[in-house]
Amino acid sequence: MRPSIFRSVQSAVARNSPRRSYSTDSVPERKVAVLGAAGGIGQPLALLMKLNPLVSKLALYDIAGTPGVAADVGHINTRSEVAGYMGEDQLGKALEGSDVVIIPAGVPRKPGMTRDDLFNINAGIVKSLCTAIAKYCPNALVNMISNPVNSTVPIAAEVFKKAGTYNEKRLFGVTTLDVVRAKTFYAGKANVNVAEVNVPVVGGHAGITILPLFSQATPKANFSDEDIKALTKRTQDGGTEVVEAKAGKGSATLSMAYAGAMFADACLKGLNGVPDVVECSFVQSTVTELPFFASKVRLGKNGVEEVLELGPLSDYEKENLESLKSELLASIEKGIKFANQS
Ligand SMILES: NC(=O)c1ccc[n+]([C@@H]2O[C@H](COP(=O)([O-])OP(=O)(O)OC[C@H]3O[C@@H](n4cnc5c(N)ncnc54)[C@H](O)[C@@H]3O)[C@@H](O)[C@H]2O)c1
Ligand SMILES: O=C(O)C[C@H](O)C(=O)O
Repeated sequence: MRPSIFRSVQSAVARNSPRRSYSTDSVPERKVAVLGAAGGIGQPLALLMKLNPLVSKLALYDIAGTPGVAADVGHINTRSEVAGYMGEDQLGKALEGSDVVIIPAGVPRKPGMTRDDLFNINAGIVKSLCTAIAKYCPNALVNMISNPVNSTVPIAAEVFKKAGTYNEKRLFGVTTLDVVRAKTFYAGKANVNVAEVNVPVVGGHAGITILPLFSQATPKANFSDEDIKALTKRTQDGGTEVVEAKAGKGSATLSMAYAGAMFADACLKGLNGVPDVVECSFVQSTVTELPFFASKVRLGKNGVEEVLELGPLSDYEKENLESLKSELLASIEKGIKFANQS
């Protein structure tokens, strides 16, 4: 869980002086598609993926606005070729040949809403996008950002099962922003260098289902129980903190683009055979009795190589783990039911 995107960005900038050609000799060709690329997350995510030297083709798809985003991002002198795709009839072309598909398509929260309040609109969007993924790039790693992640990932799984393309190693709910927040809040409180901080965050991606494991955080800090409770609550409410601060203008976009770019970078590194790439993600799991659960995952050439166990938990974390299960299971079941009914 290192901030490798910084190194990727730095090396992309360093490598792309005007005198260099665009080819990157020893790095495999990789196509990344962003669905929802003209949105609040999509645009900065497109920028960050354009800066990633592991990407050779970047497909930017949305129902509107992608020609402008693609023209803009496409002028940046980094490795990848950029193409914009707009409207459903161009979705297949956007997806064909993709190694990684990142999905930030859908509506964001306004103050007073829960992520589950987005279900009615976003479930249908995710379902139709995943139907196209099953048809045009069934082997791609799918990075699901659209909320409610606790339900949209199970929806995607059911769509892929119906299409006969499901492989649990290739479907990821992106929970990296919870890790990013936990690291930032922990480092601030402990007054340590944030670049050296690691905090696993497990469970799901909504309210109490977000369970940061501060007992496993490194470097170690001497926090009181009250401090740990406050850090846990702030991590769980991080999304709401941004929604309220944006006062009706959406939810986290810039920090999410950063987190999404970090996670996609980890997927690409895994595909390229880089060893020991470990990130937290919401995946099909047997770590608990729930069918999907976020925990540390080792990424590799097939996507998920190993779902890691939770490790030792404090009593407080054990209690929180038990409390989150019913809400998380209900969200998972809601997604499964939707996918199979509609
Ligand atoms: N996983 C996380 O940690 C996390 C963090 C932040 C936001 N989110 C979620 O990400 C989603 C997007 O947030 P945002 O702020 O970018 O919203 P936004 O409204 O700014 O952008 C969403 C984009 O999706 C596009 N879109 C809608 N229907 C589409 C379809 N059928 N195909 C392709 N594109 C489509 C829209 O045109 C728009 O450009 C929301 O559901 C939000 O809750 C998740
Ligand atoms: O909070 C939201 O609605 C967006 C996202 O899930 C977040 O954690 O920022």
